[in-house]
Amino acid sequence: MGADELNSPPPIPHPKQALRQELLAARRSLPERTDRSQKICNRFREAFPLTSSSRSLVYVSIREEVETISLLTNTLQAVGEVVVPYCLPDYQLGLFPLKQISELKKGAYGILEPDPELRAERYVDPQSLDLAVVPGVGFDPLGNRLGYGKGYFDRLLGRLRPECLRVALAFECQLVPTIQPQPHDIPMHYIVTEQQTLACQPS
Ligand SMILES: Nc1nc2c(c(=O)[nH]1)N(C=O)[C@@H](CNc1ccc(C(=O)N[C@@H](CCC(=O)O)C(=O)O)cc1)CN2
Ligand SMILES: Nc1ncnc2c1ncn2[C@@H]1O[C@H](COP(=O)(O)OP(=O)(O)OP(=O)(O)O)[C@@H](O)[C@H]1O
Repeated sequence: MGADELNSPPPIPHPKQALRQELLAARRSLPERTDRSQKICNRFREAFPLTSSSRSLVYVSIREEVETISLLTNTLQAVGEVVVPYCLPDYQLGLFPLKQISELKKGAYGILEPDPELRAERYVDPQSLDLAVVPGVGFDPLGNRLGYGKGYFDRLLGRLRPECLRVALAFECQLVPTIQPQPHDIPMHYIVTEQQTLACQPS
């Protein structure tokens, strides 16, 4: 061991960062994520039937997140449009009305995002959304959410109408007793897992 290591102990990670790593590891080692994702998407569709008069945002899943491809294709078939997010500078999210899955291309962080060439001609006002389906690394029963730590979704949630339903899709292993909310955090109304649909807000 060198003198530096003796004199300076390793930095203590921020509690949120430690929880994030723990939850990401739990999700990574979860078996049968595709089957579980299908269950979650089916449960979501039973609880929140789509109508052509409402506008929904659905995240496009990456890596070990609850997979949303079936939800995206089902919504496109039923309604003809589903709004998807894309990363902008300054950790903001742009919104795009997707009409076909083929309009997605690999973008920021390796996530499938709308083809940059199509973005300018189709704008979605966040205030026009009735439902937002969001991802996360962890959640508590009050609907507090822990993400990847860049604040993209926090910023978007703050721009939605308060009546827009905020629904998270998560594996059961992503639920923890408490996530300390920060002033900018906007809680989920519902969390759908492979076992339950949790109503989070006190009514
Ligand atoms: N599907 C999806 N789309 C999304 C988000 C998300 O969480 N999920 N975002 C929500 O904000 C935004 C993108 N934010 C991201 C922020 C950081 C990393 C990132 O640094 N990932 C780490 C690895 C994390 C892991 O182990 O899975 C990396 O790439 O090294 C990825 C996406 C917008 N779109
Ligand atoms: N509405 C907002 N306006 C300005 N800054 C914000 C807002 N929301 C979050 N931030 C900032 O973004 C950073 C990341 O926030 P936080 O740790 O809550 O992200 P997260 O919810 O884990 O991640 P994400 O939303 O990307 O999935 C923080 O520095 C926070 O101050």
